Amino acid sequence: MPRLLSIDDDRSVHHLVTKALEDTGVEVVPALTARGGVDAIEAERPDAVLLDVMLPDMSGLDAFRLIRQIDSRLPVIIVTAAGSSETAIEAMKLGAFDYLTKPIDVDNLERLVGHAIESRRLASVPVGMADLTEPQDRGDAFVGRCEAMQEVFKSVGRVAPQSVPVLIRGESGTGKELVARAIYQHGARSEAPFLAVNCAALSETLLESELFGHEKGAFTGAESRRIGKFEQCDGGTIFLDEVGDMSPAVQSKVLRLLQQQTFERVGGNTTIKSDVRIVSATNRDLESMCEEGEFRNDLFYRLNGYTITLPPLRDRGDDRVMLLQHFLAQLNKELGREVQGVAPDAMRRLLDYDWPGNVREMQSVVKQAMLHCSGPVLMASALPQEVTAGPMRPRKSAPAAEPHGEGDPGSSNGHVAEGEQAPANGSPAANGLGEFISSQIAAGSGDLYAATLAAMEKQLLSRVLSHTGGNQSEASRILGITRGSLRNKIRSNGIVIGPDIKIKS
Ligand SMILES: Nc1ncnc2c1ncn2[C@@H]1O[C@H](COP(=O)(O)OP(=O)(O)OP(=O)(O)O)[C@@H](O)[C@H]1O
Repeated sequence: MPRLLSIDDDRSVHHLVTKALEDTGVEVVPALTARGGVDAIEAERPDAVLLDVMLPDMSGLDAFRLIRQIDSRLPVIIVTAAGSSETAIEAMKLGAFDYLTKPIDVDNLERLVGHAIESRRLASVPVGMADLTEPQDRGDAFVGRCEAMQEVFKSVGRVAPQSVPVLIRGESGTGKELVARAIYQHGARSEAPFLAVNCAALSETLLESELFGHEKGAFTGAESRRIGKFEQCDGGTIFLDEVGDMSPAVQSKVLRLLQQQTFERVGGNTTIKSDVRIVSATNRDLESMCEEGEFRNDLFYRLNGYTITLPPLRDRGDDRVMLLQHFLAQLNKELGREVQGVAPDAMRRLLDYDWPGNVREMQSVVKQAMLHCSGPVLMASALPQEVTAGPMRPRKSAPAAEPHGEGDPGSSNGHVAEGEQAPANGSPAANGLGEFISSQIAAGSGDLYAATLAAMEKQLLSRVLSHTGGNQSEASRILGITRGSLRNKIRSNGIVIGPDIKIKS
């Protein structure tokens, strides 16, 4: 269970933080003094720290410096009284993770603590590049024995110690984030911070401010100065995910940072220097984007100091069997199950399937199937419809899980004709939510909350995208989420838009 150390001399704050996080699975460890907090870091090994700047025995900045000496990668969220953000800003410049003002807004607290713990995981959970079939006791196994994956591992080893920018390419769900973490962990900057930013998840203004920070009043809502990730991460590594989704303005600023290591905060004119290694990833065709004028050529060459390309899962031969075994073992542990293997018929279907959502989709398919099967062998009847839907579907070279542009009818990839096999697993789309829940309970689900939310999300996205004829702008408007976030959800749910804009989920 992730642990948050809360350092504050006010007991009511510990109470509030504990209450606010009680449903998130985060354990809160309280400390009433800076000294007590520093001792608790050694003893409790927390994943993140909430640090009040007004402590009885030490100034907030001194406490922060001490924490940095013990563990320079521990994410520290600074808590200040409203209107006294100067210390927080100083701490941010020194590398604090973020800051909150009192009275603490619990939604903000939950969001920031979640980000901090995820950031800790990205930077600290070791990525073991191996051909293991057993889940690792510690860290995330990066499974791969085929030639293309061995090349990937060699490339990581070769490029990690150098400080050059690396561009990681590959379809959605192929393991680009794992590669980024492995590069960081094996690199010369592994003691400095690693921060990840998903460029598709934020609007243009928010992304610019997230990366470069802003001055007070720079735009509506900019109530105080904010330190951006590039300033915070001086000396460290930044992972720019979905880098093809940056606006032209952000592209120019990132280019200048790469060329001169300098930038200005949004709305500011002080030039700031920062030495950051950039590792970026994309599943988009940046060359075509450059030709179309959507992505700067000069930035493309700068980011692309070294390229690592992950093969799609369908091209990984026997690695697919190894990954299936890996996920079975991992999920047996997670779900407390003892599924021993896969029935031949199910294996044939799993190997015939073309995995548009790649490894992430396989992980999710194995999980769904395990929730639907009760015996020790995974049967074909437990597999989701997309896997059992029949012969291999036509492939395309572009990322298969990526729907076509707005209003574009899309390719035939993934389309399932009317009258094809009914869902084998009682998906909510086919049977209604009530039946889905009942069937999951009957199947002995130990993960019903997550499974139901995931299933509902799939159905929601499918319905709305069907309604808009595949138009993502319109769909994101109806859903009230950003286009980048919708695109991510489409990918992570393995949704493919068929020729007549039917959505198969
Ligand atoms: N070779 C592998 N061995 C074990 N697990 C893997 C492997 N590749 C990917 N995974 C797992 O699959 C999931 C997706 O991987 P990851 O997030 O790195 O993909 P991605 O290419 O960054 O996806 P996206 O483009 O959607 O951001 C993660 O849970 C990751 O741990």
